[in-house]
Amino acid sequence: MFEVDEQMTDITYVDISPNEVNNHPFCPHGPTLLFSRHTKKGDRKYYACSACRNRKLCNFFHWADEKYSSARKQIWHCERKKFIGDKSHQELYDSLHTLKSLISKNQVIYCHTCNKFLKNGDGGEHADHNVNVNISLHQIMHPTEMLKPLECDKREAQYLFSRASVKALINIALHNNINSVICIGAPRIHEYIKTTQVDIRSILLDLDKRYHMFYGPEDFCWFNSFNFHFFLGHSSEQSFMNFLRNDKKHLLILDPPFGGRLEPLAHTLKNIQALYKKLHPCSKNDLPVILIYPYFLEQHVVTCLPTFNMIDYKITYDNHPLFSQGAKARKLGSPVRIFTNICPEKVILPFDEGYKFCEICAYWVSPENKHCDFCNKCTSKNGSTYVHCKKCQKCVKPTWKHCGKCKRCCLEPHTCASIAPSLHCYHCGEKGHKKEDCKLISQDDRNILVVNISNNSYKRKGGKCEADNKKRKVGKRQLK
Ligand SMILES: C[S@@+](CC[C@H](N)C(=O)[O-])C[C@H]1O[C@@H](n2cnc3c(N)ncnc32)[C@H](O)[C@@H]1O
Ligand SMILES: [Zn+2]
Ligand SMILES: [Zn+2]
Ligand SMILES: [Zn+2]
Ligand SMILES: [Zn+2]
Ligand SMILES: [Zn+2]
Ligand SMILES: [Zn+2]
Repeated sequence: MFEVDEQMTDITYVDISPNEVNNHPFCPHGPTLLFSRHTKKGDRKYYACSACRNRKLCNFFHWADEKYSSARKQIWHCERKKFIGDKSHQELYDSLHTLKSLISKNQVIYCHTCNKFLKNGDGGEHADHNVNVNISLHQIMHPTEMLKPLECDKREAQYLFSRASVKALINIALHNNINSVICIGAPRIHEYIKTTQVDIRSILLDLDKRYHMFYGPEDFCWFNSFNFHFFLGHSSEQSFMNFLRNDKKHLLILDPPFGGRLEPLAHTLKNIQALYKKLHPCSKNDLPVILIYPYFLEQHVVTCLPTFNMIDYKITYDNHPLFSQGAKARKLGSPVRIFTNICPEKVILPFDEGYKFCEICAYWVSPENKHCDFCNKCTSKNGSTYVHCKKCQKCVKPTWKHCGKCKRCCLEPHTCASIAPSLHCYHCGEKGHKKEDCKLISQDDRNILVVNISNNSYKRKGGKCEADNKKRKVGKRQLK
């Protein structure tokens, strides 16, 4: 069992080659990831779950320098079997579709407590459960409207795109003649494609196993994007391969929980790119990918995915007050952006929302983004109009002022500090501060993000999680 060590100072993810992960011990969520714990006594590596960022949700833990006994292996093998269950994808799909004729007679119930469809009259043992009666055809066609979103930031972090963002993403796809979309952690995009006349095929890959009931084996794979793991094994992986093999113009859309590490997701994207190249040896280009991520992690994204550019579009969500447009919303609009390997010129943004094409930069930008003649580009990143500092020779946020003593622009109010050259920022790449103090992350966004010590990861503030409510030995650290 993992014991929290008071000496613990920091934990980092240990990057390994994409295929090596399959040699790691398995938890119910597939191969575990390797982390390193830095203590005053030195570094020590361990394996932990890739999908759950809280040990209350999956408590797999194993020191890498200790023997992984066959007894432990057997215990986790049994845990995994229990987690996967004994029903096939087809059986789960049929559990809803055999009831279809009863839907028009208003005789179908859904139990959210048991995640099960039932016939009227079979609800006895679910009397105290959270149930919906009179399930309609519209509801079963729109599972993201019917199911309760799993908002646990330490696992699914299910935040659903607003209608405007779904449309913006679909329009980008259509403009690029895409007719086949791989939705990883993007159930709303999948649902939109499946329920509208749009001429696009779609497959959903997601950690949420409830989708087995709504989509058949050709349309949904129960999948962990942090370790490229198909829970139902070979047959499920083959469905995905068959989808990718098709001679269509594919696009991959990925909206992961920001609480997870980006490096393993980048490995998953590399695995898929390799499969794509193998299945389409004549294709000169990479598989087009859209990754949804916050603007202030841009440096980190382009380090992990060097062919990606950040696009100005502000992604909004229905069930996340900070990332939407309501009263509680961030003043400068959502900090969540599109990152893509599609040529920025071809990523058209909705002009009815004020987005415009900058003729000089030759890409679409947001309404407040003004072209800077000194930098010769549209420089705004965070949703405000940047101003040019001639001394720094770059554009900065309007809340920053140039400090003659520090010889750089700093967020006001500012106290001059001697720069510690040994410190290095993981986000902006500059010396003198750590990522926790990076000024590229505004106060607003620092309030949104909380560093989770357990996996040295980030989370969206506001997500409910059973494990969050319980008293934790490891405290949360607010970004200063
Ligand atoms: C931030 S939400 C994105 C939903 C998207 N905005 C939409 O409306 O379609 C994250 C999604 O990724 C899924 N997810 C979370 N962890 C995952 C994992 N390890 N592997 C695959 N999917 C995961 C969640 O179930 C959820 O659907
Ligand atoms: Zn796990
Ligand atoms: Zn029930
Ligand atoms: Zn410009
Ligand atoms: Zn400038
Ligand atoms: Zn300056
Ligand atoms: Zn100063």
